[in-house]
Amino acid sequence: ACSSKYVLSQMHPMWQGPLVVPGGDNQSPIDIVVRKSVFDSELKPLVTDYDPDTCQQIWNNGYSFLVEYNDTTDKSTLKGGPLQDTFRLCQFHFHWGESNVWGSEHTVDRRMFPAELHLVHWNSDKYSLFEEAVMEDNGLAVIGVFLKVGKRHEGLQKLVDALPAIRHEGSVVEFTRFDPACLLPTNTDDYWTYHGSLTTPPLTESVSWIIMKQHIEVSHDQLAVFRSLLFTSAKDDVQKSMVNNFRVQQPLCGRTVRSSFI
Ligand SMILES: CC#CCNS(=O)(=O)c1cc(S(N)(=O)=O)ccc1C(=O)O
Ligand SMILES: [Zn+2]
Repeated sequence: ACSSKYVLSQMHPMWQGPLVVPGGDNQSPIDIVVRKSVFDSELKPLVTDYDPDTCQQIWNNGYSFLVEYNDTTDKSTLKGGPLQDTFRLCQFHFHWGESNVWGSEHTVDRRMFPAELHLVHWNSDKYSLFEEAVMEDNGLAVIGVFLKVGKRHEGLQKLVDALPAIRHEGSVVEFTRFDPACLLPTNTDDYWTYHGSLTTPPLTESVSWIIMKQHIEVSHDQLAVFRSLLFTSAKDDVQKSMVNNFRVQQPLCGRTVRSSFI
């Protein structure tokens, strides 16, 4: 085996970034230790109300692919759950591995999933722009959904079919009339919630995380198309496949993970 100094980092440069933000004790992602989570009967069911007409584009930002929504009005919103305010959907994206063994950012009793969906929302009762909310306490709410390999996900296929057009970093294509509710599990009443951060720069501790207990299933072939994306742009002479775009897990630092179910 070659010595460590010759092992090229397979990680994308982004992941050589700060592993733990200096002074950050509310960082994400974390391992959810089920037996240490605390049932909170005050937690309400999630209320999502997404308008597919607000779906605008899909693009490769060099670390994941994002489906972006028009968030200039309260047409696609998240309420309820642990939240006191109305949050607007601005985008969703995924994290995945090079194999089906790992890829999710959060884990449940150390169990890794091959991928994880994040639906990013910002508090439109308190702030007027996403960029403001990102920097503030209680500014963002992100729903996390674990993906497992199994049967083909019909709703996901429209998105999978758009990926070859955005293989390289920086590519964008129009993407309309996609209802992200089709990516939620049938049961959205059971979730864990905790206060954490973005898992990419600026890593701000502005996120109410809502992690679904029930996963969704996608086929092996659908997930393989995620891995056909590239971190690199068309002009780069070395192409790097977009895999393992998850952040290392962060210390809980005494935080409590609450559950909406017993
Ligand atoms: C300023 C700023 C910012 C962060 N943007 S994001 O919240 O959409 C986001 C959030 C997350 S995550 N994994 O924290 O939900 C990942 C990636 C992104 C992104 O821009 O690409
Ligand atoms: Zn994410």
